Amino acid sequence: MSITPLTAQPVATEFHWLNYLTDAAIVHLDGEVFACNESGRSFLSDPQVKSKLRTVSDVSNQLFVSDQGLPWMVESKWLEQHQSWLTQLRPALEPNFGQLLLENPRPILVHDNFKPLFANQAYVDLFQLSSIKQLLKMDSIRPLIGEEHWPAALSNYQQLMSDGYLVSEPVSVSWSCMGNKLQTRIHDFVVDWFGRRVLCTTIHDVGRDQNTIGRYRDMAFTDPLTRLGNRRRFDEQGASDLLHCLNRNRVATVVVIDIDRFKLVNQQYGRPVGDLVLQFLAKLLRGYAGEQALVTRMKQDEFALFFAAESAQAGLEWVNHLKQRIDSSPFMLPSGATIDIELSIGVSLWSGGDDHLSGMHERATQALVQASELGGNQIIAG
Ligand SMILES: Nc1nc2c(ncn2[C@@H]2O[C@H](COP(=O)(O)OP(=O)(O)OP(=O)(O)O)[C@@H](O)[C@H]2O)c(=O)[nH]1
Repeated sequence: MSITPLTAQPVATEFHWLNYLTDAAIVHLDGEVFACNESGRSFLSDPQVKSKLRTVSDVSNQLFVSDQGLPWMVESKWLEQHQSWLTQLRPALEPNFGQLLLENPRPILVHDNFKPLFANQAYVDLFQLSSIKQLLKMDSIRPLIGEEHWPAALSNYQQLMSDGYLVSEPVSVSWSCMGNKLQTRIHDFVVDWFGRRVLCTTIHDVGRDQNTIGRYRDMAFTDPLTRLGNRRRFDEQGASDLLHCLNRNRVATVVVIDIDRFKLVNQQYGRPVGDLVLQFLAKLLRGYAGEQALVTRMKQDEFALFFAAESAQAGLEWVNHLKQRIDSSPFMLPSGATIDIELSIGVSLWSGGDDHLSGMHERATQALVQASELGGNQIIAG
């Protein structure tokens, strides 16, 4: 393959890299072509390509139909160092391209004055239509847009069509359609669709992305076995709860709990039963704490709670009652036999000054170790 210099200017020799591009490639400015690769050369006899090159004034991505009737994707980018445009053409009907559009995860619609001409499955799914065929039968997508958004959509359409091929404007809209609310970002651009100037709309379903992020965030902060928050939740939410608590002049209290001889439960009854015991205790803790305390599983058989007490004494009483509740709630095996859950508990109260959550957690853990070393089944306040 060789480069075809189209002017006598030496600049053409700088474009040897065009040979490495698999698409047809043309370098040009204001309709003047500097160079192209072998496959790009065949396009230059097509008057449509020439007129298209003259309209390039921004990064573009459009479809056009050549004089042989074949659709092509056109992409242009500004080459800073050469002060010229590089336009690449890729056959839109190359194997799998149509499939690619159809299966693109982002909803795509092509419409002529709101009469749908093409849509992919993602578009149909977004609007909960039964099929692409059903959509293409519609005279107008106006019902999908919704009456409150119709004036904006119409004026956007008119502006795009009058501003030419290369206008592309992201619009953030909240759609209400088929009874469900959609938070979407819309990207409209004009395309040449089999000889017609029409609009192509791609939709970014922002709401779905936010849901996904929310789901991952929940997973990152949740212990999968007990569904309690994990250590990350304790550190993050505990720190903000602590601030809130201090602002209200309450006594910040951290409680660290460890099941005594939990290893034996696993050994004696098997690990699945150990799991059930952890879930059982998690449920008891959550049930007792209600909205009053943050309850988390920190690791293994260790749990941590944070809450705001009216006073130091009230805080300690709250922990005492919690232990009594658990002492009187043995875990019951399917056989009817029971396992008594004994707990070692360490408590720390905010000590004033520059005390902080990790310091409180550290002191509560030391108190817990002490409780455990003294034989367990007791509360020590550090
Ligand atoms: N079933 C179950 N066991 C776990 C899980 N995570 C950790 N463990 C077990 O929990 C035990 C925790 O160890 P320790 O706290 O040292 O055991 P312990 O018998 O409670 O010791 P003391 O606290 O000193 O009474 C280990 O045997 C771990 O294998 C879990 O998700 N499920």
